[in-house]
Amino acid sequence: MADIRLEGVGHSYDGGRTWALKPMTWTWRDARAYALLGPSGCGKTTLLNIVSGLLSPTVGRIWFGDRDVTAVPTAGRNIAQVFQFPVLYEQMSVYDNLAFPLRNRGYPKAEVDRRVRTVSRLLGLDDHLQRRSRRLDPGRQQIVSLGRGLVRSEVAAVLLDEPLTVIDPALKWALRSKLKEIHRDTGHTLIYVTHDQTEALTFADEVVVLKDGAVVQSGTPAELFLSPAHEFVGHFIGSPGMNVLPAEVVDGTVRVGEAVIGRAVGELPPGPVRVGVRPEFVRISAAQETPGVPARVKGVDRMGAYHLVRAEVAGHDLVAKVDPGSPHAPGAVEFFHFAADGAFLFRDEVRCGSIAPLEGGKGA
Ligand SMILES: Nc1ncnc2c1ncn2[C@@H]1O[C@H](COP(=O)(O)OP(=O)(O)OP(=O)(O)O)[C@@H](O)[C@H]1O
Repeated sequence: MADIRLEGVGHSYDGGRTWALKPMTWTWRDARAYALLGPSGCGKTTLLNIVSGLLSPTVGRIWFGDRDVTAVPTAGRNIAQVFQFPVLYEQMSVYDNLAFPLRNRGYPKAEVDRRVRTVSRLLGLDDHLQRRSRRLDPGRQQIVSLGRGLVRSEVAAVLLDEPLTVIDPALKWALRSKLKEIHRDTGHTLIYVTHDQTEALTFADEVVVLKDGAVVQSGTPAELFLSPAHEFVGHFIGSPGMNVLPAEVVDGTVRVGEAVIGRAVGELPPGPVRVGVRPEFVRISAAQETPGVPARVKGVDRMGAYHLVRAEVAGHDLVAKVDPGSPHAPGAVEFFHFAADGAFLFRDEVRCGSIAPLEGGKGA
């Protein structure tokens, strides 16, 4: 279809005193699968409702391709929406529910049948097509709602607001991959709202992370994991999230306490910074090596495939993800080394630089 572009779009529910969505300029690219990820109250639903036309933004304009739809109501935007809970005609059969959006728009009968059967097969609804929707359990009713959202081919976008909330966890995995399959088949632009990182990372081509009504970073799941641009992304994505330690830039080097852990990369004036490093990029040695941060081991969580070593540096927690079987005793002081390409510097929560190995020094 076309890109969906937000131009300076923002929304306030209280006459401009606070912004639920801060004015933003943003493009949803055609045929891409997006996850809109963020904690409760960060503005996900507000943003989705602005795209669908359920909400008129306080400021800004919305474009579908070169058509300005800012004043166009939902019905005129050609959007399919799937909500958290089933929205169905309960008296109708599953088949008729799936067919409804197509018949409503005058699709030929054979095309209606073909599309209904394709979606039904992909979502595992074939055995239920003739049943009345109200006779289905809520989880299956939601799958039918999902099918209704996905059955049309020529929509401007499919907007999904936490669509798998009522679905059994075991089924969620299967449905996510079905969604991907349907996306590949139809080439819809999908915007999938969730506060669940696993859901976002396994589903989307691109994850858009929202915090306090603003996008803090967007990128592929790998980009968000390997190269967080904001401390929040480091915390919110990853399990456990990124470690953050206070540090200091002194004469072009980065110091955590007394330990010099590398050279500061970036146009960085001296002064306080925070070092962010994911547990996956922390290595532990028992003996002093340079550069290494001495930390007291507090405990070891055995997670099966890996262990999490929890330690403390000057009152701050530091976690390393290590191979099972590595010996780390609570109470011992060990040396924690940060991989240069996995550690970043932050000021005011925003990434401001990275860390390079010291000349002649060992990497992590
Ligand atoms: N109709 C409304 N009137 C007043 N404030 C609202 C309204 N809807 C949302 N808000 C406020 O706007 C902010 C963003 O809410 P929104 O529902 O968009 O967030 P969300 O990220 O979708 O949250 P959740 O995951 O809990 O649904 C919140 O502070 C919320 O309390």
